[in-house]
Amino acid sequence: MGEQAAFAKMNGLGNEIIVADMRGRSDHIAPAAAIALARDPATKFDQVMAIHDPKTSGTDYYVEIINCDGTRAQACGNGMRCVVQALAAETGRNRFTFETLAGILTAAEHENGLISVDMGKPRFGWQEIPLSEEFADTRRIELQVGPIDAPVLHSPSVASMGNPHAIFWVDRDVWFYELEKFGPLLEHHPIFPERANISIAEVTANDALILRTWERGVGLTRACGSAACAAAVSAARTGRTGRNVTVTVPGGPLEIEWRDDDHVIMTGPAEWEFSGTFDPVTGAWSRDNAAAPAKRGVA
Ligand SMILES: N[C@H](CCC[C@H](N)C(=O)O)C(=O)O
Repeated sequence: MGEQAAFAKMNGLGNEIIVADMRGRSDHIAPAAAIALARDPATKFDQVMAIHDPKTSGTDYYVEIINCDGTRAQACGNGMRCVVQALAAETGRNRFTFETLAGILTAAEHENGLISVDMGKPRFGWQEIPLSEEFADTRRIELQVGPIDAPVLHSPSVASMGNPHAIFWVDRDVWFYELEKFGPLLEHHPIFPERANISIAEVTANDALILRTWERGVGLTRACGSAACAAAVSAARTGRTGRNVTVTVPGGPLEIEWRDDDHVIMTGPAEWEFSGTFDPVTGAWSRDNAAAPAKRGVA
């Protein structure tokens, strides 16, 4: 049994998030605890965002990201927005600097309640994705789904936001494709030695696209923030859109700006659902009666 830790069940456009307060502790959430929480319908999550004391001077917190299968991830855009909203309500601050496996990132909550996260610079080199074989041009790699002579999907763009993404471009409704069928096959394809998040994107305007994602370590989710970033920068670098794109995921819209300094800024909402305490060793948890924390504006 471990000493109880506070948590908040939240979501970012329907991406199910648990924000866990691990500050002031030397322990970490055990994979078994994460898997137990993921199995409970009430606390079922896509990612746990564990807030730890800072590791690096100049940062406020270290954030550990755990997928519902217990694997660690380098980036989680929707989860970071939930972390910002929770910390802003607790501290009254509206700007934060975090460290994650993907590096240092900054974030801010706006007066209207929306949250912007600087997701850092995208990586496009085949070894940075990573891919298991060399591709000189990662704007489209040789990978396809379905019959050789009539592939259902082919030639994805690949990019990393600290975590690996493959974006398949389609010219029709993204719901036409059986992502639940071939998402797992592609996630585990040998070309992705660290697996990958698999998305289907339909570009609808020079500043808009629609996205569905099968997430690495999770499966289908209603939103994937880092995939929205990866899709927006891939759309821009393949000439499909400009550098400011509204990415509409099943849970709603995210605004993505690929700045001239190469940083990718993602802006969107976060939503608190309930809070409680849990055991980081076993995953046993209990709900408390806390009310929704005051948050700025109306997103
Ligand atoms: N499943 C992802 C991590 C979470 C990504 C997503 N929830 C987001 O909002 O970016 C991975 O293993 O790379």
